[in-house]
Amino acid sequence: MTFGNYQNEIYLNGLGGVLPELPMAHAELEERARAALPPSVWSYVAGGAGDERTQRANVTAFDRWGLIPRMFVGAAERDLSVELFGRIWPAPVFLAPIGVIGLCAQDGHGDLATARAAARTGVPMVASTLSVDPLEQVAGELGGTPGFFQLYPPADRDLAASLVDRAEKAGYTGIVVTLDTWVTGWRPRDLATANFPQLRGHCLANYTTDPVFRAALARPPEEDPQATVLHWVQVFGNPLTWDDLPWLRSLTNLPLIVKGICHPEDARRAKDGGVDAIYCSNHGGRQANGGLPALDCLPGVVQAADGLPVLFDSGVRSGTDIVKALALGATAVGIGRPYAYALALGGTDGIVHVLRTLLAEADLLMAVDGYPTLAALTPDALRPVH
Ligand SMILES: Cc1cc2nc3c(=O)[nH]c(=O)nc-3n(C[C@H](O)[C@H](O)[C@H](O)COP(=O)(O)O)c2cc1C
Ligand SMILES: CC(C)CC(=O)C(=O)O
Repeated sequence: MTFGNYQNEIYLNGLGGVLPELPMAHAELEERARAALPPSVWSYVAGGAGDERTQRANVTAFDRWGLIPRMFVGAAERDLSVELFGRIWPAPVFLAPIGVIGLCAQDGHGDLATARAAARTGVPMVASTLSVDPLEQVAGELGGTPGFFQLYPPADRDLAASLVDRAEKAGYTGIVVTLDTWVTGWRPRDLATANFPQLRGHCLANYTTDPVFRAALARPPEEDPQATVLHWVQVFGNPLTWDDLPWLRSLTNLPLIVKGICHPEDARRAKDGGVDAIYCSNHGGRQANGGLPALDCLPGVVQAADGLPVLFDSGVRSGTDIVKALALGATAVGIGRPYAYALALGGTDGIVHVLRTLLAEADLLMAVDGYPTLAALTPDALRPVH
């Protein structure tokens, strides 16, 4: 699928891949998803840490930047494609990892539905460790689209190595290690409803299919699901230190990307430790409240990354948000909650719809504002809004 160079004919012919029954704007998408999803699933997906100030600030941070239009640019041809990790991506966006996304899919198979949307659009997917569908099946739906396996590094190092090995064999093109969730943060909505889908074993397919995980159990997971969940709780989190980075690096020759980096010094050290990209994110405000909006961390991380690609997510809700994050130095921008909501409303087609609308908006903004290429989108395109 291509995402650029929309001209006035979309007003005559419409935009392919868009579902007339789904909203174009995020606010309405969110509202419709809230009404459609069971309340406990809604709380889990839409909720965040504490009173969710950081989560809200992630979104409003974009309002503090304004793009300045440039004229006489002749921006009739735009190019949104980007080369990353040796592959051409059709646009500088990707589907961020969403654990237990199966809860948002009518048939429960949200991981497969997301992979199919990635296959249809060419937009890369980062597949969560915490999936309903095993990572091999998810990879099998990706077609030629790049897939990344997101690793929650477990306390059991052999299990970590086994998961990465499986991801390599399944054809994933990179490993994203999430550092900010070795323990789940203070999430009042989930605590109030005692709603921890992971504790009900909803998303342990990658563990229950893993030979190392299975070998550590007295009885197979199919025979003793409760003991399986208890063992998972023991091994899930690993509070890594910088001393562990060489070990992580040694797990794979694939591109290694570290997710959850917000401090420039951490970006610098990760670069020195041999990672291939930095992923600036505050986990959509789900882990820590009271923090800076992720967008405010982006410029410092980009500067410290000193030429290394920087992936970004947290708070992206529109095409203009994508353009602003790119102008602030992101190499590619992750879409999170919007595609989970779209999945709830329209399955794979819903996710394609959301990607089409976000990228059409980004493309037309680049057209009318006179920034026809990603290279043209520099911090100089933006000014703070007073
Ligand atoms: C329901 C849900 C589950 C998530 N699960 C994971 C996960 O398994 N691994 C991970 O690295 N990030 C996970 N994230 C964080 C996303 O990858 C991303 O950082 C976040 O959604 C960005 O914020 P936004 O959705 O508000 O834009 C999850 C986010 C949500 C909403
Ligand atoms: C089950 C959770 C730990 C998955 C996650 O990363 C999240 O909910 O943000």
